[in-house]
Amino acid sequence: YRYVNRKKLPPGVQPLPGPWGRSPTPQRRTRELTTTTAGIPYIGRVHDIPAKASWLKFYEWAQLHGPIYQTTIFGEVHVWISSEQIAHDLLSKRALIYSDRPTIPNLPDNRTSGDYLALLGRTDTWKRQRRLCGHLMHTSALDSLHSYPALERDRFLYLMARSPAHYREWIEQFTSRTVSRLSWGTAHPAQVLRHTTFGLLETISPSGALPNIISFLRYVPEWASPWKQKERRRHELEDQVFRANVGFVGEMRGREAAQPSFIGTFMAEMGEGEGTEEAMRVVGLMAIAGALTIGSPIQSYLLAMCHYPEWQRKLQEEIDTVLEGRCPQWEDREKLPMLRAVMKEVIRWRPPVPTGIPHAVEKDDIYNGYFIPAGATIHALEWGITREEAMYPEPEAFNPKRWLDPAFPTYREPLTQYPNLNGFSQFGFGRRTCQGIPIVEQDLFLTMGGMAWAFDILKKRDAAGNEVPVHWLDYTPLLIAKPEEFPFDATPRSEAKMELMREMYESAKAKEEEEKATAKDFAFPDLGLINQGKGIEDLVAKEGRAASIDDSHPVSTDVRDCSPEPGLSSRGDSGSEPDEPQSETEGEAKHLLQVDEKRHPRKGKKEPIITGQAVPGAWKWS
Ligand code: HEM
Repeated sequence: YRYVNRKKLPPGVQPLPGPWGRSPTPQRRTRELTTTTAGIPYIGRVHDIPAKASWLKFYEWAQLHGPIYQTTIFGEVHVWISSEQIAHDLLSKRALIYSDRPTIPNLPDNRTSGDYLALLGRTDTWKRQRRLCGHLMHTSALDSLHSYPALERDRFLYLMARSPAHYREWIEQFTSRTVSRLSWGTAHPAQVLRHTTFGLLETISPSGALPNIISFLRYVPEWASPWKQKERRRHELEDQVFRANVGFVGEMRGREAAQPSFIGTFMAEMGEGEGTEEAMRVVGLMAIAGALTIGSPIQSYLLAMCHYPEWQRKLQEEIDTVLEGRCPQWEDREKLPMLRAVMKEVIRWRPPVPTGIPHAVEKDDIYNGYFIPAGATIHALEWGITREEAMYPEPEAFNPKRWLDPAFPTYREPLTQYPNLNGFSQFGFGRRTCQGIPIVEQDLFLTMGGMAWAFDILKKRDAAGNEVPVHWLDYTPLLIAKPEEFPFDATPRSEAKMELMREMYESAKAKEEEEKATAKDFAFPDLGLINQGKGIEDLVAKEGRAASIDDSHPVSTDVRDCSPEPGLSSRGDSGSEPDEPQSETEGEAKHLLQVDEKRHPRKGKKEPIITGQAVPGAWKWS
């Protein structure tokens, strides 16, 4: 087979090297034979890929076969790139043919359905949605994201101070509440967003659902496919939530209490015409992206501070000296280069998307004499890219200095502006680069800066005074990787700071109470009830307990679990009091949703149709 294929290639062109493919030198061939097991025809080397930290294996192969190599898995060609230069050469410079997305076997209409911008193929729908996403992001970024990240950060710090052991819960609350506010002007839907979003992550991740590895399982009919059934139920719930949120924003339009949001900006410019259906999907995807990703670097920051206390001290020194005791605000960013360097280094040290989000190549291509076949899936292996010695000396060390000291190749001036996250390889390449960088930048600046201002993050000590060990590299296996739970202490740096945190929290809480009162006036559907509805059951996949989001009773260890814990609320962020008895039934929840459906008679229409009119100063539909 390989002989016949080789014959088809133009003279001088070779197939890419790779495990069980062509090894370029006899030495490498020998090394490969002694260090790895044999591949199986058609199936390839799938048995070599570990369920956890698969990126380490792909990186190991990169060291063996070079910065670009290919693997064949169940007959499909995957190309792995571990060099930023090569990723730019292909994904950016040849973007015309490298900007498609592969089909996800467990979500086979991902390229066409228009539901998830980031997973769409290179279609007109994708181009239109990407333009809209860019426009909404730009408008809000000019407004400093309406101060939502600062408001939520103030709430987050106090919760962390009171109960650092629940840090994962507080971080996920921070990211999902911030992006809920940005998307729909309210934190109300944050909890349900977390449920549906983490379900989607499982649906699309290679290690999340079997059909993503054994691709022919996608042809199993729904009645026999637990993966398809689960995804259908998750999608239905997500659909209901998005419609309810847009309905709420629609009702609030023009009222004094209406809060700014992405979807509100859309409606202000375009009205509530046909385009609203598609805008709902675009904004929904932005909310999904925000809820999924940003928690990863915030958790990795805590891990880094446990292992590198000297950098915590330096960061605290910068903040204390420059701000004279104040907690960092977004307006301080030019004055705090070390904080920006720590943010960037956390992302480099522990990439949130270590295997990258794959592109697909649409035509046969030749790169440096190597053949890349049309239809191949192209992975910019972010883990490998952040470990290039020439760019990042001693890549395994957490060293923010590489962004601040002219002796390092990554240094850039002026330090009032650099380092920043724009153009960073960890946000992708070419026409598909991440559109959420302004949100990431502000969320990370405020949370990491706030934590350095507020706490000493330290390893715990046992009764004998010995440090309790903290892992270095035990990360979750899905597409977006987060550190597995680890113990640490977050000690407030002074009584005065603790008191300030309490005041900041009270003021954020007071604002929220006002919002809740307004929302009640407009009969906002209680999305918290959906947590108990049928559709969510299958999202309760793994370990964990009740998902109360109540500030005063942190109980959740896993957002996918939504079964109410006796005596505790599971109504999510919907404004319930912690000890309020749960009397609502599933039927009542459905009733509330039906009310919402009446408000949105177009429910159920699958293919969005855009006929919006261009507005002066706004973006234009094509
Ligand atoms: C730490 C946080 C984040 C990281 C590391 C990250 C990383 C990425 C990566 C690697 C891609 C794929 C790029 C490519 O295919 O070359 C991507 C795409 C995308 N991201 Fe992010 N992202 C983050 C947060 C966000 C947020 C908060 C939003 C909210 C709007 C967002 C919106 C998007 C969108 C819309 C795309 C798809 C672009 C397209 O396919 O055309 N991301 N992101």
